[in-house]
Amino acid sequence: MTAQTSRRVAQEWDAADPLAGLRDRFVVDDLCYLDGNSLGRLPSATGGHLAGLVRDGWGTELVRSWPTWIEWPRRIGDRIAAHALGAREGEVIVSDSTSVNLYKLAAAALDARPGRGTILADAEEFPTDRYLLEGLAAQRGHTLRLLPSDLDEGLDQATLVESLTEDVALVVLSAVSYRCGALLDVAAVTAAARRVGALVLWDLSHAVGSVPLALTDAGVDLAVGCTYKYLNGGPGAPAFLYVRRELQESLRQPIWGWFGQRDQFRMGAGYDPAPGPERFLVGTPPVLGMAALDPALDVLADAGTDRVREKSVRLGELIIELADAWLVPHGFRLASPREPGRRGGHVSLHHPEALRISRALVDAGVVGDYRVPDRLRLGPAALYTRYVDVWDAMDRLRDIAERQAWTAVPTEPSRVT
Ligand SMILES: Cc1ncc(COP(=O)(O)O)c(C=O)c1O
Ligand SMILES: Nc1c(O)cccc1C(=O)C[C@H](N)C(=O)O
Repeated sequence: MTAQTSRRVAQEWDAADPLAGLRDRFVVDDLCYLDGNSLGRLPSATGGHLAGLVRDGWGTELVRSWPTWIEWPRRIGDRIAAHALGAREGEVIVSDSTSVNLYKLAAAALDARPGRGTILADAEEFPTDRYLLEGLAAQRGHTLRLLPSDLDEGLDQATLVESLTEDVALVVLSAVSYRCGALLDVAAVTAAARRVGALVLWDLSHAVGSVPLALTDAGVDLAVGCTYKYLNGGPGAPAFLYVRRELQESLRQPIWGWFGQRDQFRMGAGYDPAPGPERFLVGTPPVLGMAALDPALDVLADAGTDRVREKSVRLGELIIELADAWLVPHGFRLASPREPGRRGGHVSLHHPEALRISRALVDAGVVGDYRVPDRLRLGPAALYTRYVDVWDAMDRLRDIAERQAWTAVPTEPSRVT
C-alpha cells in the first residue's frame, strides 16, 4: 500500500502554490468550504465596492448614473469574455438568470432551424435546463430526446455524436455536468453538431471560472452560464449569455423588451432588435448585483484560468487519492470520472447515506453538498481553497466514516440541499 499525502505535504503544496496569495482577497475563516461550485466565496473588495456604488451612484447621482450603468451588461460581459470564456468583444452580455437566458437562446436557435423537429439533451442534465426544454418542445411541437447518461461518468461522447441526425435542430449540454463533474470536449461536440447543421447551446455554469474555455477557437455558437459559482458574483448574481458575433444578426430571442430594442430611448412604435449583443437583453439590469462581478473578476483576471485549472486538477486528485485510501473501505465509491482530463472542478462520491453524511460534515466544519440520489459533491474552488483545506475535509470525512457518525443525524428533508 502506498503512503498517502500527509497534512505536512499538503501544507508544503500551499506554500509553493502560485495562487496562494489570492486567498487573502476573499473573506475566509476556518470553514473548509468545498461548495464553490454552488456559491462562490465573497471577495474582500466586494462590500466596499457595493457600498460606494450605493452611496455615490444611487445615493447621490441617482438617475444621472444611468448613462454609465446602461453600458455595464456589455462592459462586464466583455470582461467575462476576456478573462473566462475566450470570446471576443461584443459576444457576451450579462442579463437575467441562466434559466431565462437558456430559454431565450434555445427559442432563438429553434427559430433559426425551421423544419427540424428534435432537441437533444442529457437525461441527467441540470433540472432547469430539462424543464425549459420540455416546455419549449411542448409549446412548439418539437420532440425532446433525452440521451441516457451515466450518473458517475456523464454522457458518452460517442453516443452523443451518433445521435446527431439531420432532424436535430438544437443540442443543449453542460460542459461540466452538475452532478458528477464530467467534462465534455466543447470543440469536438460543436464541430460534430455543425456537420449535421444543428446548433449547440452550452450551459457553462459549472465550467466558467474553473475550466479554461476558448469559445471563439472552439467555434461555439451559443452559451449561457451562472456567475455566482466560480465567478464569485454573489447569490443571485445575473447570468451571462454568449452568441457568436457572426450569428447575432440572424437570431431573434422571444422576449421582446425595451432593453433589446435598437435606439431604446427613441421609444419607437414597433420592436426592432438592437444590432449587437444587446438584442438579447430584456429589461432593466440589476445594477447592484451586476456590479459585484467587477471585484470578483479582478481576482480571476490576476489568477488566469490556466493556473486555476492546474490547481483545480491537483485539488481534485487529492480528494480522489484520499477517498480511495480512506473512504472506499467504508462503502464510498468515486462517482466522477477518474481521469483529470474528463473532469471539471468538482468531485462526487457515492454513498447510500450521502445526505446524512453531508449534514454530519457541516457539523464538523466542512461544507460540501448533497445531490440526489446519493452523492456527496465536493467543489474546491482554486482561487481560495488550500490543499490543507481539502486534506482536513477528507480527514474529517474519514472520521465520520469510521465512527458511522451519520447514524446520529436526522433524516428529515430540508427545502434546500
Ligand atoms: C448547470 C446549471 N444550469 C443552470 C443553473 C440554474 O441557474 P439559475 O437558477 O441561476 O437560473 C444551475 C444552478 O443552479 C446549474 O448548475
Ligand atoms: N442556485 C442555487 C440556489 O438558488 C439554491 C441552492 C443551490 C443553487 C445552486 O446553484 C445549485 C447548483 N447549480 C448545483 O449544481 O446544484
